Amino acid sequence: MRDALMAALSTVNDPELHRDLVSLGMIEHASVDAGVAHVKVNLTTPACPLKGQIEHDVRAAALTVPGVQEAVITFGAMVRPPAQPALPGVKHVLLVGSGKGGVGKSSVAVNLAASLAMDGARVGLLDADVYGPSVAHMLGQSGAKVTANEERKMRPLDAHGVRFISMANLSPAGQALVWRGPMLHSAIQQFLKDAAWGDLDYLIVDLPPGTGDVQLSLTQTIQVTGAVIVTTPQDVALIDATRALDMFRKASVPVLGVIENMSYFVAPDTGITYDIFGRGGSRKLGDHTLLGEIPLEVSVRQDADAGTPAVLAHPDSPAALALRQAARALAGQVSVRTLAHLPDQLTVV
Ligand SMILES: Nc1ncnc2c1ncn2[C@@H]1O[C@H](COP(=O)(O)OP(=O)(O)OP(=O)(O)O)[C@@H](O)[C@H]1O
Repeated sequence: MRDALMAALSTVNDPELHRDLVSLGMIEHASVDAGVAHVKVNLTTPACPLKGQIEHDVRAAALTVPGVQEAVITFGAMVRPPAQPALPGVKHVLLVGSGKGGVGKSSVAVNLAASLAMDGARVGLLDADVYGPSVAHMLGQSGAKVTANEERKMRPLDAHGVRFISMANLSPAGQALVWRGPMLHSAIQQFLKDAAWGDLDYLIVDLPPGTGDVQLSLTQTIQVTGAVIVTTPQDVALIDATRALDMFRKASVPVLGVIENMSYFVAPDTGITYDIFGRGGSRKLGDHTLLGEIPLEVSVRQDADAGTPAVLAHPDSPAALALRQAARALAGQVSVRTLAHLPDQLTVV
């Protein structure tokens, strides 16, 4: 009967990868016991955006097998590394960039990291916004100092399930950085290669705004899986976002999607929606996956200032829900990129 179950499961496609779960090697266990099918699906990311649909489709397929009256579906997850992992132990490096400053890039990066960690992924966050490092503050750790381990590697700090390093935890508070290109290049190299990141599924890098030395340095130093562009929907931000997109294209960094931040505002007293910056404007950037539209919400700013990402502090707020959805959509895009060039048949149980 197990063969019949596997045959039924081989008709179920992963909705994003457009390949069946059996040939993708995603069926970790399949058995039938006293009319009950037990199926364990090994997802390509714990933050799978389509888990609900996969569960529905697997159950429906299992119930078509003669003699199966019930189906118990369980899930595991393992983020598949690319052919060439970015750093030892680090599967995917994801850059978060913006053209213009102040569009909420750091807020989005922090919430993406916290969100992926909440879903069970191992996540690091590198604050490469060396001129205006805000990650440590947004994670409630501006006073913490990075120390070295016994191998003289930087030991990342830990907050809300995210391992992170920020320049703010290395330089005395309130001091401006006056580094030039080569020094920045070597600082970024050190953050990446001389830090004990450990095993990570995703290392998210909060880039400085714009298209300068740090961005170039990063794309030249390591093999990154892709980049996310954060923008607000108004034209002045979009003009700069176009430049950032062009920079990634020239550096051969795939753009995994766009996040439209401050997309709209819902007045808490009246419930009326205001498209302050012109919701949907990011579609003008062309044919890129829109990972999310994040509303402008007071709690996002308050939570950042209080040191707890909104996805944790106000998980049911519309902005937090949109950020969690965006993080899952991003994880989905990473899986699609990684598994796009699969051999015909992977390991099957
Ligand atoms: N969706 C949102 N709702 C309300 N406030 C937000 C939202 N997104 C960001 N903010 C606030 O806007 C300000 C700028 O955000 P943030 O520092 O994340 O932007 P940035 O693009 O990283 O800026 P910089 O270019 O300086 O690095 C912060 O005060 C932040 O709390």
